[in-house]
Amino acid sequence: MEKVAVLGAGSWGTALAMVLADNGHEVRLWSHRQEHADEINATHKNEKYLKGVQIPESIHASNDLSSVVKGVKHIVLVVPTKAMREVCKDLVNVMDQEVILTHASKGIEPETYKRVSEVIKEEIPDKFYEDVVVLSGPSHAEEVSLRQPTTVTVSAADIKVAEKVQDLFINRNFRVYTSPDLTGVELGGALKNIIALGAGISDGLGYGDNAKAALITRGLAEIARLGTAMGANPLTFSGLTGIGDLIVTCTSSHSRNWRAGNKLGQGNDLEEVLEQMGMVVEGVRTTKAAYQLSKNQNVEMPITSGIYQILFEGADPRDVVDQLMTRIRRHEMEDLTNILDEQMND
Ligand SMILES: NC(=O)C1=CN([C@@H]2O[C@H](COP(=O)(O)OP(=O)(O)OC[C@H]3O[C@@H](n4cnc5c(N)ncnc54)[C@H](O)[C@@H]3O)[C@@H](O)[C@H]2O)C=CC1
Ligand SMILES: O=C(CO)COP(=O)(O)O
Repeated sequence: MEKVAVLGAGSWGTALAMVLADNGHEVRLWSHRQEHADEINATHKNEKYLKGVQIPESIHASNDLSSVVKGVKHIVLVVPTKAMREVCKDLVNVMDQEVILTHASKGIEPETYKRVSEVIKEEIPDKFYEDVVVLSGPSHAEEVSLRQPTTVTVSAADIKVAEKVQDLFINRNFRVYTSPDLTGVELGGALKNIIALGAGISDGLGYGDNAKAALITRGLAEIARLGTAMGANPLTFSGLTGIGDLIVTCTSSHSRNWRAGNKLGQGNDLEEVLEQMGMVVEGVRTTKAAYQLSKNQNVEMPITSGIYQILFEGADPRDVVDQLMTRIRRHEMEDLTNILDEQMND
């Protein structure tokens, strides 16, 4: 059994800590707020982020980063993407041993267009880690914390290290696969949040299942297009971290991205929606990053571009839908067949 530090005591950090505790590991859960750590230790609940869930008493929460990471073999980073750099900077100051660093966050930094593993590697010298691993896939914290069947994928540059993380997390409720495609796994998890915002907007406008299916499949096409241009394997997007996570996020009211989109579709203002949510809505900042990346990479992403216009340029969602529906007519598989042709000719 291992000593594991989970950094980030929101819904996902807490649910992952529970999986690890179920597997018999010694789990320390770090919250950046002292009163939050105290509440978890006193009540064995985390009511704001995981309502009604009983947290195993073996999980110890703390606000002291230094004591949380002391002597651990694994550190699991689960803070919102916008806090990742800052948390890594603090982490470097208290690390004195080599660990395996896993992150389970789903975003892209809008200022740098970096994936989360790239942010971590920039901030933490490599003498402190065996490798950086990502854990991603269709996994609502609410269901994981109820021990309902869930499947995820872990990926790292060194697949042997990914396998160690697979061993750490896997159990009969939480099945963990491995993948060698770090870029594809991270991009799938981050970019699906944009499409989930779109699915929420569509539902908020009163559109039906046909519109949602269109968003999921055409969303997948543009995610695969950008991902492949950035070096991912196109096949990764047909797996758990691609279509799998698109389905779970676009079709569920557990999703904060779907819920935020739904309120936007009903005519609410973005700032108000985010304030009422009180939880992270990664898709908003990732839309900014992906919109710019699509321009830099010269990749067409009409849905992302439409969501960008709604979020940041005040566009009316109905006009954006109209714009998407009246685009120049295309062959459905045009982009992917072009990419595959190019790869075969390389
Ligand atoms: N909730 C879910 O079902 C899943 C979430 N994720 C990803 O996990 C990441 C974390 O999300 P959740 O736990 O769901 O968010 P959450 O909104 O439930 O909780 C966020 C946590 O981060 C803390 N936090 C906020 N700012 C911070 C800072 N500057 N420094 C340190 N901690 C800070 C908050 O206090 C809170 O404990 C996101 O990237 C999300 O996309 C991935 C899979 C599933
Ligand atoms: O990533 C998730 C499920 O796989 C959770 O999505 P939300 O952040 O939209 O709640």
